[in-house]
Amino acid sequence: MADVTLKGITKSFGKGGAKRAVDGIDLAIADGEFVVLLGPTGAGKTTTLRLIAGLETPDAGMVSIGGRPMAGLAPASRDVAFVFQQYSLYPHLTVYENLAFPLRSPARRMEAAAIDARVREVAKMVRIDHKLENRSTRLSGGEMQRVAIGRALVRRPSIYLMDEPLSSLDAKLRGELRLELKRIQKELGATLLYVTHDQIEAMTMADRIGILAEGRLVQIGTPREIYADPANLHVAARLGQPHINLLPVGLLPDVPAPPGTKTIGARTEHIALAREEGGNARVDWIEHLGDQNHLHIKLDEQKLVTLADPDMAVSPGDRISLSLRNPLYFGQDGQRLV
Ligand SMILES: Nc1ncnc2c1ncn2[C@@H]1O[C@H](COP(=O)(O)OP(=O)(O)OP(=O)(O)O)[C@@H](O)[C@H]1O
Repeated sequence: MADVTLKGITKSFGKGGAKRAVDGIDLAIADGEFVVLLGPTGAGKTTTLRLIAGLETPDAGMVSIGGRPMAGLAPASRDVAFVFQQYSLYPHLTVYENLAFPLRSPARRMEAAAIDARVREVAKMVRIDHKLENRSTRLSGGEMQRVAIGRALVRRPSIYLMDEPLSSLDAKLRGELRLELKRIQKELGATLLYVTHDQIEAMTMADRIGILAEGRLVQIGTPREIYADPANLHVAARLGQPHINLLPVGLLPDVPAPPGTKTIGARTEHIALAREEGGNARVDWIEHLGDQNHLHIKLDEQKLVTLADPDMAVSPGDRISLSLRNPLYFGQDGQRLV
């Protein structure tokens, strides 16, 4: 595996480069690191992966892999393995043949016995070894995606690039594969750049999360740093369930907001509640999600959502007192004030 560096990578599309998809991204991924790029639709995540893979050419900036500049190198010469969102398997081939395919290129000159050993090893890793002789069309969606991931893993490239590989799966399977992928990455010591708009995937798998917005890398850090110490409103709003509450300064009179504060960000852990006749807020409704309950609160005309404390017995219409403990403060421009 290898480290990967992007320096000032920029890419535009459209007439006269009207649409800047990736805008001056600097990113250094260490050997063996799992980096997740998180961002909404159109943020430039896929384009960033494609630029590393050599499927797109940057307008400016450079990509290097293992210290080697990649400019002018075709995808096949870059030593990367790409897993796409949709399992792109060869339908007429068995699982075994699909897994063996990347190893059979004449340039590799790999012995048949070595190919066989590697295919079986990876099939075990992605838990598809019981279906090696099945046609790939005779598999469930989750199994197909395991094979697609396995087909990348049979190779030992410098970096694995994965573009929302779990997004087409149902929630349960996604949860399982998420854990497995993390386990496999650790086992292999693989360098992995993974793109998603699913915050849970980012939080659970990443060594570091990079937040992308409108082609820019807005912040990069450990999941904990990105969650607890967001650089701006955009980053704060990407993580946390329920979403962070964004309150106008002045809504609560005695919050020690620093000068210049425009918005206060309050997550569940920043909100203290108690049942109280004559309290400043009112329970609007309680949303039961099974594993957690969301408490919808109204404070004047402002709506807030927080996780309900299971020990706090409240019903819609109850008055409660609401105060904030060490919330996050943001200025006029949306940047965090500390
Ligand atoms: N080949 C292309 N031609 C024209 N515009 C493109 C092309 N590829 C990407 N774009 C535009 O560049 C921007 C970034 O696209 P990109 O696919 O990288 O976003 P993304 O973050 O991966 O989004 P998603 O989560 O929807 O996959 C979008 O506005 C997209 O429409």
